[in-house]
Amino acid sequence: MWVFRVLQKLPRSLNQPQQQEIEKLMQSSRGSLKEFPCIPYPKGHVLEQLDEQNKIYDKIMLAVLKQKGGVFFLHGYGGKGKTFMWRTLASSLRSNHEIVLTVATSGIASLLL
Ligand SMILES: Nc1ncnc2c1ncn2[C@@H]1O[C@H](COP(=O)(O)OP(=O)(O)OP(=O)(O)O)[C@@H](O)[C@H]1O
Repeated sequence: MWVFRVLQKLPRSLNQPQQQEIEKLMQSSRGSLKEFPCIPYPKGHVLEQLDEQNKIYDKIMLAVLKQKGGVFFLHGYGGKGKTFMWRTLASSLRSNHEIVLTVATSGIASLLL
């Protein structure tokens, strides 16, 4: 695989921002540096994603619980956690006895929610 050959040639002394950037590129094509033990995995990458998800969660929950309403559009590369976010929000609200109706533009997409 050409990606593996390229990664093996990279210096082991990549700095954090370089590792983060490579991880983002890898994730955009459903890969991850985790598959390549020869390259250090960027520290804090998962925490950064969790922090971002926490902010989204708080923002949407606040709008719902304060009955402010709103339209929210989550976008990001594949595997970034968009579906996870919607499912988490729906579960959280349902556990508080709220009614959540999920709709999607296709039957296949609706199965994911
Ligand atoms: N905070 C999290 N904690 C644990 N697992 C998570 C978290 N966020 C995402 N994941 C996991 O990461 C994987 C990818 O997430 P998800 O399917 O939500 O991405 P997506 O952005 O909807 O991808 P796609 O655009 O390809 O549909 C899933 O297995 C999901 O369970």
